[in-house]
Amino acid sequence: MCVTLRYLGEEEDGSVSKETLSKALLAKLQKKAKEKQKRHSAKQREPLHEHPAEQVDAQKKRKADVDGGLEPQQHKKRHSETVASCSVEPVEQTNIQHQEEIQSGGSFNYQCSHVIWSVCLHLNVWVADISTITLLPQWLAEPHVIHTDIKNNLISISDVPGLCAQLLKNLHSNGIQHFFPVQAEVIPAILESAQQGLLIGRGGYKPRDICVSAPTGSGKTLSFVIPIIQVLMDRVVCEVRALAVLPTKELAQQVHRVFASYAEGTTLKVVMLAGQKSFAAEQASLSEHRRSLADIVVATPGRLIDHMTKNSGLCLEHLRFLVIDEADRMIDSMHQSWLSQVMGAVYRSRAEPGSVFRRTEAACITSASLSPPQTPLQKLLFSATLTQNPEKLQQLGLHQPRLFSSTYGHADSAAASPTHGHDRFNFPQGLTEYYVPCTMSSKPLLLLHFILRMKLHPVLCFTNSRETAHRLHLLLQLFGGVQAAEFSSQLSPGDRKKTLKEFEQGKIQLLISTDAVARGIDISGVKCVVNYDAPQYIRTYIHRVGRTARAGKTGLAFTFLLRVQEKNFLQMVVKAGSPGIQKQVVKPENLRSMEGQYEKALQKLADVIKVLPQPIC
Ligand SMILES: Nc1ncnc2c1ncn2[C@@H]1O[C@H](COP(=O)(O)OP(=O)(O)OP(=O)(O)O)[C@@H](O)[C@H]1O
Repeated sequence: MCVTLRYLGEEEDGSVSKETLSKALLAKLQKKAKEKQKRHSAKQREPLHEHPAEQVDAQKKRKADVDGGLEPQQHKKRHSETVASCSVEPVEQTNIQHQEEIQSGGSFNYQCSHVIWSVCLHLNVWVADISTITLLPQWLAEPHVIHTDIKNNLISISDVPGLCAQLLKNLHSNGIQHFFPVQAEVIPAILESAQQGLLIGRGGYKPRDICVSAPTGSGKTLSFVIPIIQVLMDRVVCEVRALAVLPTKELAQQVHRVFASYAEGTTLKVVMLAGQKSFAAEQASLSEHRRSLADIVVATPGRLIDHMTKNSGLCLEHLRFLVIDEADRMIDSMHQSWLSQVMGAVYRSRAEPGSVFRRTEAACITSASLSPPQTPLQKLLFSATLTQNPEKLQQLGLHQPRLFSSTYGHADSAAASPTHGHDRFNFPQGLTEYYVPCTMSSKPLLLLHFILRMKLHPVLCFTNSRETAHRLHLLLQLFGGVQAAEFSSQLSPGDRKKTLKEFEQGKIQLLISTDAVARGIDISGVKCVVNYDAPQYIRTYIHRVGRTARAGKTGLAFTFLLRVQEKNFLQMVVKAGSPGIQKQVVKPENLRSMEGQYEKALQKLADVIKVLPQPIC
C-alpha cells in the first residue's frame, strides 16, 4: 500500500477544532483546484502532446528540466552555466507558467526561472516562454557518443583490450569477429571500472554507474554480457555477483541464453528466475546447503521479489553488477518497488564491522566513507528509448552516472538541439519507415497485399489489442493462402516459445502479435514490421519497428494510418527524431482482385465468432 503524506500548512496550536481544520483544508483544496484549472486552460495553448500521459510527462519534464535534479546551491551555478550555452527559440506563447510562478511567490522554480530570466536579459536574449528551455544535468547533456552506423564502425574483437582467450574463443564460435560501436565503447568502460579488482573501482572510488541509450538491434546485450563475464570469471567462491533484471519472461530467457553461451568454458554459473520452471526448481538452482550455486542471475522483477521475500536462498550481499535492461520500461514498473528491495538485500550485510565484505550505500565521497574497502555495486542501464528526464532517472539512485548515447551523434543536427521539450531517439540506420493511408475496412486487404503480392515476408504485424490480433488471425486463416500465427500473453509459455521458433525458421510467414514481442525480442530475419494499429506512444513505435533492421541489416516498417490519425502520428514520429517516414499509397485497384474472397472470409468469420465482423477491420 502506498501512503502519501501531505503537508497541510502550519497549525497555530493543538486547540483548533476538526471542523475548522476541515473547512480550512476545503478552502485550500478549492483554491488549488482553481489554480489548476487556470493552468490547464493556459496549457491548452501550448503544443499538443499525443496522450494525456505524455502531457503529464512533459509537465514533469519541464519541472525536472528546470530543477535539473540538483541541490539548490548547484542549481544556480548549473543554470547560469547552461543558459549561456543554450540556443533559445522565441515562440508565440504567453509566459503563463512564469507569471504563475511569480504570483505564487518564493517557489524554488521561481528562483530558477528568475536566474534564467536575469541571465537572458543580461545577454539580451528574448525568451517568450521559459518552458521552452531544457536544462539537463551535464552527464545527460554531454554523453559519450556512439556511432549509429554499425557497418562502417566495426572494431575487431582483438582490438578491444582486456578480453581473455576463452572469451575471444566464445566470440569466434558465435560468429563474432567485430564489435559493434556500442560494444566497442561500453565494454572497455565496464572493464576499466573493475580494473582494480572486485573490491574497489578506479583510483579507489566506487565505479560510476553506466547508462546506455542506443538504437534497437545495435548489440546492447553483448555490451554488458562480455565485460561481466570477463570481470567475474576469475572468482574463487561462487556468489551472486551479477543480476540482470528484464521486464518479460521472453527477454529474460533471451539474455540468459546469451550469458550461458558466453560463460561456456568458464566456471561461472548462470541461473534464470523468470517463472519458466517451478519455484522449487529455481530455488534448487540458486543454492545448496546455504552455498550459492549461481554467479549470474537473470530475472524478471516479479519472480525476483518472490525469491527474495520467500527467502529461497538468493543472497545479493556480494552483488557487483546490477543490469537493468529495457531501463525505461523498468522505471515504469518501479511501483513494484523491486529496486528498493534489491538495494535492501545488497546492503543487508551480515559481516562484522570493519570486515572487507561490509558494504555501505554510495553517499558523498569523503576519505572516511572510502576507508573500508568494499565490493562496490555498479548499475548498468540499457535501452533504445532511455528517458532523458532526470526526475525519472533519479528514481534509480544512480552514482555519478556516465551516459553512452547515440541520440546526440550528429552534433549539428536538429536532434542535437537541447531546446526541444521531447525525448529524441536514434533509429536503426537500415530501417526504412512508411505510412500507408487506409480505411478501417481496407486494413486486412492491405496486409494481404503486402504478403501475397509484394512478397514481403516474414512479417511481424502488431495490433493494439489481443482481440484484434485474434480476429485478424481467424480472418486470414479463413481467407487462406498465408501461413499466419498469433502471439499474445494468453499463449502458454511453451506455445509462445514454439511459435517464435517456427517464425524464426520461416515456417510462419506472418506473426500477428500484441506488444508482447515489441520490446527487446531478437528474431532473426524479420524483413518487415507492420503496425496494423498505429501505436499510441513513440516508445512503442520505436520498439515495434526495431524488430527489423537489426544488427546493421536493412528492414521495412509500414504503419497503417486512418486519415484522422495521420497528423498526430507523423508529428510524434518526426519529433522523436525519425530520419523520415514516407507515404506509401496502395491504389484500390491493387486490392480489387482479393475483395471477393475477402468478403466470403468475413461472412465465415461472422459465423465463427457470432458477432458482426466490423470491429476487426
Ligand atoms: N558484434 C556483433 N557481430 C554480429 N552480430 C552481433 C554483434 N553483436 C550483436 N549481434 C547480433 O545483433 C542482434 C541484436 O543484438 P541485441 O539483441 O543485443 O540488440 P539490442 O541493442 O539489445 O536491441 P533491442 O534494443 O531491440 O533490445 C542479435 O542477433 C545479436 O546476436
